[in-house]
Amino acid sequence: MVNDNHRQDTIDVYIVDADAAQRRVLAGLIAGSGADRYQAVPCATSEEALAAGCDSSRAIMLADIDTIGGAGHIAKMAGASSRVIATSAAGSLNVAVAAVKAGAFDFLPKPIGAKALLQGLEAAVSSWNGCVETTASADTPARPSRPSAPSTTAASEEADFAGFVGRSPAMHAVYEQIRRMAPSRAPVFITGESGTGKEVAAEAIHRHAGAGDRPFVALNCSAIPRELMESEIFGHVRGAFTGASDNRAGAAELANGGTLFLDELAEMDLGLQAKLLRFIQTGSFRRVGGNELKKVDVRIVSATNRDPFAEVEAGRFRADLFYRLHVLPIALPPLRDRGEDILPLAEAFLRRYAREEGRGFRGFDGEAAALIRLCAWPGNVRQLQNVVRRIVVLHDGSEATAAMLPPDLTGNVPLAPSPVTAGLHPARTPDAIVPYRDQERLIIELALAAFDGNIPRAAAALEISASTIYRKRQTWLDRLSA
Ligand SMILES: Nc1ncnc2c1ncn2[C@@H]1O[C@H](COP(=O)(O)OP(=O)(O)OP(=O)(O)O)[C@@H](O)[C@H]1O
Repeated sequence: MVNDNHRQDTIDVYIVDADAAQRRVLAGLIAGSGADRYQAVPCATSEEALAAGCDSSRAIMLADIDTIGGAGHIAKMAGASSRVIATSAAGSLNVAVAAVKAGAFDFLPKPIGAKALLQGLEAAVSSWNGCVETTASADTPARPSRPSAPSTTAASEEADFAGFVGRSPAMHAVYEQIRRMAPSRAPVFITGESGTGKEVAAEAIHRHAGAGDRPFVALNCSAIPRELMESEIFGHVRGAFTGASDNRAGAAELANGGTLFLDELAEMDLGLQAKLLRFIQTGSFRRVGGNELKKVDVRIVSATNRDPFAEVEAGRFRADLFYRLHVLPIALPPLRDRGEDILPLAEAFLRRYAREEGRGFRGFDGEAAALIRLCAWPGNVRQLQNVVRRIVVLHDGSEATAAMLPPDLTGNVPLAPSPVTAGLHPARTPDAIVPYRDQERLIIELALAAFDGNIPRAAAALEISASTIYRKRQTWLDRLSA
């Protein structure tokens, strides 16, 4: 084994590349890097590298993806604590993401420069050393920007899974992903529209990792002014800037041993994204204005409600940071795509807030339930939660009724398109006659469309009562679900 004859701190760097010229160049870069702890071990094939001990502990492998047979072979090349830095001449984001997903510690596009190579090797070494507690005291502890625990999730005692209410197949798939991803230390990247439960998911990962008693620190990168963000993440020392009257630990330090949740990450300043990348690669950072290098061990969970690929494309989200974080992706579906969860969520919120506010609500009446189910909920679970809270605060009774729903909501309930609304025209032959109830629905829907969904105004124009429209809608809904 190559390791046997080395000084204890010599690190073997296995260059696995079918191209002899590449092997020579990379070995030359390592030899000329000035960092004499690295020892190049050129190998033309995976088999040669494995026979030489590339999977032994504290070994680093620079593995050309084509030479090893594709990203799918990375895991088999890596030992429990060796590090694989994947390389490829196809330096596209997709290749990089696939490599990191498959277990690569890092990805370097070819041609590889001396600086990038050395940084990659140093990051790999730091990752071995990075799992130590910070030695400095937290001094004045920073307050996480959002409370870490207990969860603010609705009716957690009624939850179907770790704070989530919802039994739709889409959410079951999410629960399964969380269960599988939680035990790993790899970064999780959560996408989903605003209010879909990304923070609930981040907390669920934390809890399922068995880290419930360790810190969960959430940082909303869009809510903190740009100039304060670095200090929020890394902390600061006294006098670092005007107003820094104390030493203060940042979120990274507070999360040591637990989970750091970076919400709305794509909105972070590009300069700070570079610092964050370094922190994620090495586990180490300096407080703003400080010299001391601190090391922490945190699980990173990030989230964005934007399309991260589009953000990368537009240059607002650093590609290298993205593929470092986008290792275990979870996509939370919008509420409109999991219709069967809407009412159970609304009912859970109703019971919870009724308890909190001392009201007698036990459920929704038929009309209210139908309207709630039909709404598109563009603000997702958060919007639903707010609507129910408003009902409970402003009203009382045993059943919440349609009249208690905010007018802007009832006015904008988009009905599922009726099969008869398209292409309906006056019947002139017996075959073309459309059932009366369908014609009635068309008349009401057209009136609603004319008044932008305002039910009282549509009802007034049709000279019927608003409750007739509500009742009709319930009938259509019942027919849809029959
Ligand atoms: N499935 C769910 N069950 C119960 N409560 C939920 C569920 N999804 C979200 N919530 C609640 O809805 C609110 C919004 O959720 P959360 O903050 O996790 O959304 P988000 O996707 O992170 O939103 P944003 O992108 O705006 O930060 C929270 O109060 C959360 O507890």
